[in-house]
Amino acid sequence: MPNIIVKGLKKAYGNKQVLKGLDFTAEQGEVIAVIGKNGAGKSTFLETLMMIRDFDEGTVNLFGKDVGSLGAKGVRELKKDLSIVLQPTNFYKNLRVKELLELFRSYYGKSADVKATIRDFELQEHLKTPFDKLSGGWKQRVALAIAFMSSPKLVILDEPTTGLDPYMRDVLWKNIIRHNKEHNGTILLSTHYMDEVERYCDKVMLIHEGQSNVFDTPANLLAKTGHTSINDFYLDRIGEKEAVR
Ligand SMILES: Nc1ncnc2c1ncn2[C@@H]1O[C@H](COP(=O)(O)OP(=O)(O)OP(=O)(O)O)[C@@H](O)[C@H]1O
Repeated sequence: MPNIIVKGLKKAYGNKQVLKGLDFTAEQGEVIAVIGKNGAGKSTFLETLMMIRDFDEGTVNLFGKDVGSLGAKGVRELKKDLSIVLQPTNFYKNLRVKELLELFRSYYGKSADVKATIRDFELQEHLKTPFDKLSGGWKQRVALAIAFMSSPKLVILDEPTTGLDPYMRDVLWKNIIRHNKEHNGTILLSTHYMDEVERYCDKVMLIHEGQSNVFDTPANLLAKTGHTSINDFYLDRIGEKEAVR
């Protein structure tokens, strides 16, 4: 049974139809990139899966449960298997990193292991640093560490590496991949970095003009479409449709 099954998902803001019937499936163990232009609807889609955004039509099934027919209690239960990382710039800014980890451990319960998280994400050097004194890359690293600390079945990351230098992006990606291998969860993230999609992801979802196109692997996508890079594929897809408008 896939962890996520989405069928015919539609969402409008006022009279602006953003999602026009998306279909999507995610299996356990997969790392999936969601790509698309600014304003294509990536965050809207991810927020729907996070159960923090209502949708108009279609079905969203998470871990075998139909989100649309769950009550508040059911949603609360389902959220226990899910971790999300939004842009962490205003994240409990006066707390030190160690205090933040302890705080989240108290929410997550006994199974969350602060020591293992510090070790896995190599956080030792900044344990005493207040969150708002960290660099952007370190903020993302701490946010990821917190998201993974509860060993979630599904992790949803909205642009986790935006604005980071290539070294820090690589460090974060290695953490994401290693953790997911160990826990066999599903990771879904939006990104504008096509090199990351090619290098680290198992599957690609392109959202364009309210519709989705899902490719099973970046390598198969390139073989099928004949492009030499995901960047070329992306520019071609986005450009082609714009040219016929
Ligand atoms: N709460 C809202 N009310 C009205 N319009 C919204 C709302 N949230 C998003 N939108 C609009 O819906 C469209 C899709 O937005 P969304 O943030 O999902 O796109 P995105 O693909 O994540 O964009 P980006 O790459 O720029 O982050 C945009 O045109 C945006 O302006």
